[in-house]
Amino acid sequence: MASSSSNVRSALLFCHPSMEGLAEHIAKKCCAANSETFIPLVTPVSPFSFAESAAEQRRVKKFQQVQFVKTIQWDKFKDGWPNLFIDKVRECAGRDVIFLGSFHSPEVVFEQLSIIYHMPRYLARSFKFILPYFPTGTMERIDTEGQVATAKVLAMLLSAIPSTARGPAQIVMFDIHALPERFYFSDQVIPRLESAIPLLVKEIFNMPDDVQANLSVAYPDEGAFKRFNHMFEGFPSILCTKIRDGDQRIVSIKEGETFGRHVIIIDDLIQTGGTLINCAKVLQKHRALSVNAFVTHAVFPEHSWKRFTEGDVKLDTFWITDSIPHAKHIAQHPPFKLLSLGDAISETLLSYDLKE
Ligand SMILES: O=P(O)(O)OC[C@H]1O[C@H](OP(=O)(O)OP(=O)(O)O)[C@H](O)[C@@H]1O
Repeated sequence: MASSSSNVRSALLFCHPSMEGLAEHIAKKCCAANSETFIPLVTPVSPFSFAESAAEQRRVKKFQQVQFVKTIQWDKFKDGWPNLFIDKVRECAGRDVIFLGSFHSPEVVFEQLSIIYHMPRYLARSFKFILPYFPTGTMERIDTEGQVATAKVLAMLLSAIPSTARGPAQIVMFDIHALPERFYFSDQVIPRLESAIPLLVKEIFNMPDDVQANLSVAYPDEGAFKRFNHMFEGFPSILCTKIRDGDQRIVSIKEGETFGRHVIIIDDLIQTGGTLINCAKVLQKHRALSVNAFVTHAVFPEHSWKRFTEGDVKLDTFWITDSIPHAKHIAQHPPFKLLSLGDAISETLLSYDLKE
């Protein structure tokens, strides 16, 4: 017989200061679910599997609380190197410990590695590192001898997270650029690859029937098609090809109907915006009824998001997630709309707990 939540020790959720808003969201969501509640048993991967899993939801009793704690002091020495202190670190002993991080710039990586290498050593029962955006993801392959696959280097650094009493640390990442990157990690850790696509699917289900009936999903290149096409089975697809020529991205339609269709372009991430802008332009030229976009990771270096608010191309809606902290600010400007990963992460945490 399970004990009541009052005598179960909660999981501790720490975070990098840049992720505090998201951490609060996750803790609230997990606590709200911490009673008899419905949660999907399977992370949905397509509109249809989502519908199925929603139908298959069953009543489960939750015993796990997630407590958001802000006890890390993130100071710096005068030379710029981190001066870190985890207050009451002994409370990690015997607890499930979660750290929500963000590697949105190289300057914040070392301080977070220092924390996540330490936490398991303080006798955490289990350790999960939630890293929504795996930043070096597009530098994962070598075309020419001499290129450095920095995705591999970052995976090696993360693979050094120590194990806990319950086994290897888990690293939770969303929409990694290429699935083979999971094999860049050593067996010392368990990479868990999640997707933000179910958040978009929920949006689609809330659209008017006439829009849903005329909806097509466009992929700006073969990479996006391979990664996401199976998640949108049942929707007509438009496959584009992309040629990179220096700073130029030349996008053309390879197959699929555009005339009179409401189109959502899907990609894992956006940097300069060149891929998406050229894809949107070609769809508009081929008389799509409306053109929208979704990317999980709104990287947008050098304020390149302004290309979508100041006229390079006009999209109806551009959904982004908060995998990168500045997305919350960007989403205040139409056509951007934020789909927070908070719900997806809390569901992920709760379903892990069910399986443990
Ligand atoms: O906003 P941009 O500057 O255009 O960059 C974003 C694009 O870069 C990445 O793909 P990549 O070109 O590496 O191709 P791949 O998906 O085939 O690996 C990513 O998947 C986007 O499509």
